Parts: sequence; structure tokens; C-alpha cells
Amino acid sequence: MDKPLRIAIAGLGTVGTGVIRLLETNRDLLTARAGREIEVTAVSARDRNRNRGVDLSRYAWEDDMTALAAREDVDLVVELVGGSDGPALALARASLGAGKHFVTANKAMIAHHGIALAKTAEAHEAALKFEAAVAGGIPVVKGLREGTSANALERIYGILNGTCNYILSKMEDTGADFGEILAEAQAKGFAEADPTFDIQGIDAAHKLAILAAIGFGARIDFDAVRTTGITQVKAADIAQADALGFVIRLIAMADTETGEDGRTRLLQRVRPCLVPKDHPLASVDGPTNAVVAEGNFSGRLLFQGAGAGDGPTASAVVADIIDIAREEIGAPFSIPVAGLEPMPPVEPGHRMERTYLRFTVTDRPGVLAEITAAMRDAGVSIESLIQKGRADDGGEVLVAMVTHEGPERCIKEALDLLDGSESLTDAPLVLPILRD
Ligand SMILES: NC(=O)c1ccc[n+]([C@@H]2O[C@H](COP(=O)([O-])OP(=O)(O)OC[C@H]3O[C@@H](n4cnc5c(N)ncnc54)[C@H](O)[C@@H]3O)[C@@H](O)[C@H]2O)c1
Ligand SMILES: N[C@@H](CCO)C(=O)O
Ligand code: NA
Repeated sequence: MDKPLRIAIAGLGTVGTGVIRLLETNRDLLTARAGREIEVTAVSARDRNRNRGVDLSRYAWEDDMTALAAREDVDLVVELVGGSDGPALALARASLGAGKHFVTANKAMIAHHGIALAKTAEAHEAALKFEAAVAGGIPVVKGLREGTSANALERIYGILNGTCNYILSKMEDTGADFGEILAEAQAKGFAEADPTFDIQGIDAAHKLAILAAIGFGARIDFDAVRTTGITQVKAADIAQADALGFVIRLIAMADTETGEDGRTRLLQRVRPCLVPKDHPLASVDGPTNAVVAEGNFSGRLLFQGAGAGDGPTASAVVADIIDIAREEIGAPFSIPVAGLEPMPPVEPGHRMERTYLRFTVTDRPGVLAEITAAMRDAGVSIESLIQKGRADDGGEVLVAMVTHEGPERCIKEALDLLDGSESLTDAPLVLPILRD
């Protein structure tokens, strides 16, 4: 048998502790699959004395995690700290620069610095792997790098944030308020250290940018992801969507089109959408994630499973370690960095969509006429419209509508016409309807 693969782990929180537990529990099976032993030699985290329920006494401890990269007894560094910059990035640069393989669950860092890190990895013939960074335990990075590699992909889309999905599906089941469910998701260990990354859609945007790069051969462009989170979604919208035959999910989607200049353009967006109840993504509940990839020969593929949590995320981290033990290095984004194409973003105004719109308005005569006139003037055709009762106190009521399919820019024009209207008491909510 080959020499053991010697690894160091930085970060011993939810995921780091899960990795240690998995390496211990499945030791024999991992040795057989990897073809050699996987041996932890050193670890680093903020607090040496915290009780994590795992025995760390056999491993060397480094207070400064960057020191792991310089250790002679380390072949591979695993980063489970988080943060796009700071110590995680310093560790990635130092490790790859020293020719050590590098495995991470850090989507923020890969979304911002993945290309530069992949270049360093290539230059030093080291592996850079991040299966756990996207959709936790689901092997979707591998699925796109290997499973769909024979296809031109038409679309990649799915549910990439477990916290938002947990909140939305819990709101659906219980009618409970947003805030208290977010606290539950935090307690269960799904949420990011700063949960605004989850609820504002930023975490899903990090993951989408990574998948788009792999799936479309694009240079990662995180700044081009058009991102809307779930904070504006009310329990009333969920009930309304239900009555219309939909659920609400935070959907991340990327596709491409050819611009007038002949260049391939990339559209990446994260937004809450109405999902028809018979769509496979509608039954994805709780912290589960799901990714759909549509290949020109494979047809629609659905990857589904746990997108967060210690066990599933550890499973993805250790799968990457096994690949490296087997010397399956590969290009981090499927093709060498020089081959990744810079793809300018699509301006999506011409895209055709059906849309759900919700207005919170003052309950007085003429309000509905004002809204429908704006729709008419902007060329938006209304498929159905619901006004929720009368407010007893003459206060606010909710007006919801679903439009026929039309160019996205018309919706924007209608909202611009209503901008500043004294009838609207809250910003309107616009939710596209996911098409099959
Ligand atoms: N929790 C999940 O379900 C999940 C799923 C997929 C990916 N991730 C990613 O995995 C990474 C780790 O997430 P987590 O949930 O385990 O986080 P966590 O907060 O539970 O653990 C982070 C660990 O890093 C250490 N750490 C943080 N800052 C440090 C610093 N400046 N110096 C030294 N040590 C430091 C902490 O002490 C802790 O041990 C993040 O990049 C996260 O986005 C998490
Ligand atoms: N905060 C992330 C963790 C998994 O990446 C989520 O909720 O999906
Ligand atoms: Na994954």
C-alpha cells in the first residue's frame, strides 16, 4: 500500500468536527477506497480547549493556522474556517503555493478568488477541490465536472441554500414568522456565521457562480449574479401562492445566450420564485438542496440531498480527500484556467416570464384601477388578480396578481409608473414563475 496521505485541518466547528468524526468512524472503509491511509497530523482552530466531542490529543496543534501550510508532515490542507478573505485565503495561498493539495467547503472564498487559486494550484501541480462548497453533501461539483462533461448545458438551476429553504418550507407548514424560523436554522447549524448571507441570497449566489463556471466553462463572475433574497416574502405570499398552485422557493439559475456581437453571454440570478406544485423542486423541503442540470444529450438531471449540516458536508469534504489520495487531481473548474471564457452578463429585459406581483395598498376606491392602469400602460397582461378582503379599519390590503408571459422589462416599466404612488404602503414584491 502507498504511504499515508497526511492531512491538516483548519477550523473545527460544525464541518471540521464532522470531518474528524467521519474519518474515525469510516477509517477502514476509507483506507480501502483511497488505496492508502488518510492520516490527520495537525489541526488548528480558534479555541484549543473547547469540548467538541472528538479526541484531538493525537494531532499536533497550531495556533496560527497558516503554519499548517509549512509543515513537512502535511500533504493536504483542509480549510473549514470560512470567510472569503482573511485567514482562510491566506491559508489557501500558502498551501497551494507550497504545492500542498487544498480542500475547502468555503464557497465565499471560491466565488471571489477561485480563479486565482486555481492558477496557483495549476502552477504547483496541486489539487484544489471544493465539493462541500456547493450544495453540501450532494456530489454536484463532481456531477457537473464528470457526469455531464459530454454535454452542452442549457440551464443549471436549483435550490442552493438550506437555510432559506428551511425558512420558506417551515413558513409554509406552520404560518410562523420569518425571524423565529431563522433562529431555528441557526441553532441547527445550517446558517452562515453571518446569516444575512443566507437570507439575502448571497450564499446561493456564491454557489451559483461556482456551478456556472464549471457547467458553462465561464470565468467565475460573482459580481454579475443578480441577487434577491427572501426577506420580503410574507406569510401572506406563501398562502397566496398555495391558493394559486405554487410554493415559494429561493431559486438560483444560470444559462447562456449568444449576444449580437456573437459572444456567449451568461445570465446568473438568485431570486425567490413561484414553483408549480408539480415541479420536482416544489417538494424539496427543509435544509435539502437540489440542482437541475439540463444537458443537450443527457436531458434533465436532478441532484438532490442534504445541502448543509455536519455529516453531509463532511461526506463531501472526505470524498475530495479520497480523490486526492487516488491521485485524481483534475482541473478545479473542469478545464484549465486559460480555457475558461470571460462571459459578459446578459441584460435580461427581453426574457419572457410569467410573474406574480403583490402590492400592499391603502384600502380606498381607485387603488386597483391605478395598478391595473399602470399594467396596461406598460403592456403587462394580467392573467388573474386577487384582492384580499377589505381591511376592517380602512387600513392596508393585499392585491396579488399573476401576469401572462411577457418581456421582463414591461414589469419594470409598470413598477416605475407606480413608483412614488401614495396608494402603495410597501414596496411591491415581484416573484417570477419558474417555467418547466
Ligand atoms: N455548516 C454547514 O452546514 C456548511 C455546509 C457547507 C459549507 N460550509 C462552509 O464550511 C465552512 C465552515 O463552516 P462551519 O459551519 O463549520 O463554521 P463554524 O463556525 O461552525 O466553524 C468555524 C471554525 O473555524 C474556526 N475559526 C473561525 N475563524 C477563525 C480564525 N480567524 N482563526 C482560527 N480559527 C478560526 C472556529 O474556531 C471554528 O472552529 C464555511 O466556509 C462554511 O460556509 C458549512
Ligand atoms: N448556510 C448554508 C450552508 C451550506 O452551504 C446553507 O444554509 O445552505
Ligand atoms: Na456538494
